[in-house]
Amino acid sequence: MSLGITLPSPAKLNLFLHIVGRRPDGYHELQTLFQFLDYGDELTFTLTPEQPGVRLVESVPDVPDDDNLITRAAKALMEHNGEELPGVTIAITKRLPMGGGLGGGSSNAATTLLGLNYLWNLDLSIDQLANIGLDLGADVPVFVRGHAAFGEGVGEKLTNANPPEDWFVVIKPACNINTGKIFSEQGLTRNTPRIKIAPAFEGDASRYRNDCEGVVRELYPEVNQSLEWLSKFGPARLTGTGACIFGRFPTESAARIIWESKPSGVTGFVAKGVNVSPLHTKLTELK
Ligand SMILES: C[C@](O)(CO)[C@H](O)COP(=O)(O)OP(=O)(O)OC[C@H]1O[C@@H](n2ccc(N)nc2=O)[C@H](O)[C@@H]1O
Ligand SMILES: Nc1ncnc2c1ncn2[C@@H]1O[C@H](COP(=O)(O)OP(=O)(O)OP(=O)(O)O)[C@@H](O)[C@H]1O
Repeated sequence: MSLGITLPSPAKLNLFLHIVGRRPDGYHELQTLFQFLDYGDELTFTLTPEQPGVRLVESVPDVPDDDNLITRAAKALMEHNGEELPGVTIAITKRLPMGGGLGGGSSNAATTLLGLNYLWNLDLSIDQLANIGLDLGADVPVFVRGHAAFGEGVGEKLTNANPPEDWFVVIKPACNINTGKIFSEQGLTRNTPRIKIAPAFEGDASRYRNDCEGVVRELYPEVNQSLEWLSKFGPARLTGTGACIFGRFPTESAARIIWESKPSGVTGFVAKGVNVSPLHTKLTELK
């Protein structure tokens, strides 16, 4: 039995995000296109058969360990299993900004579900893991399934998609945005007509928009400024409820040229869009 494993926990982009309605429980119904980036956090799981329970090597700033989505995912798996499982220590290399709209916490939860399913030999199906994941957050199922997808409902009804695997300049404006705050804004567009897209969407997502962008630009001048700068070079969009924004380029060199020309003080990264999650690519190599 393997005692340790290091796995990627990639970012996602919402290539577009439409809000098409509201459920009776107040949650917003979305239509969105998810794609992964070949950039993200990394988690290392080490089984500790002599020491039961789940431990994090280091805490994530401002997140109590018991609230951390990594701990919650590991405990959800233990509960689902019912029987005692070996203890585990989990180390996190955090690269994704929190509250960035890149889904870092949700991705960490999905990597934990798949990583521990593998290490603990639980043999749970992807459907079972996606169901456990949905209780942890609306973005967890797409990370569990590991394929770029058109998402509906709150993002849990997923249809595989194949948008072009472009290069992205991702900028993190100097503000953190709380998802709940944006969804509770009065001025938010909530009635975008539903679109029908071809199965396995392969087209250009930039003809669609992110409905959160208007209120986020108004509330956060830093995001507005970054969008103004990046959109000089092509379509630029917000991901999720922000704060990160992205611009799409056909090649790495085109993306890097723009990245190098960024105004001083701007932070972010360049990464490739990928339709198969790096987590799944790594797990396939291990099998
Ligand atoms: C914006 C996205 O990242 C797009 O992929 C996701 O929809 C975010 O979904 P999530 O991770 O479940 O978001 P959370 O941070 O847990 O949501 C915080 C709060 O935002 C509101 N919320 C969230 C998602 C949604 N579809 N409708 C909502 O109204 C709810 O009040 C929720 O309590
Ligand atoms: N392992 C974790 N990594 C990051 N955030 C976590 C983690 N566990 C819990 N959280 C909490 O989840 C919140 C959202 O974090 P996350 O990085 O997923 O934001 P996000 O990129 O804006 O996500 P989304 O795209 O879903 O809105 C954080 O502010 C933090 O309080």
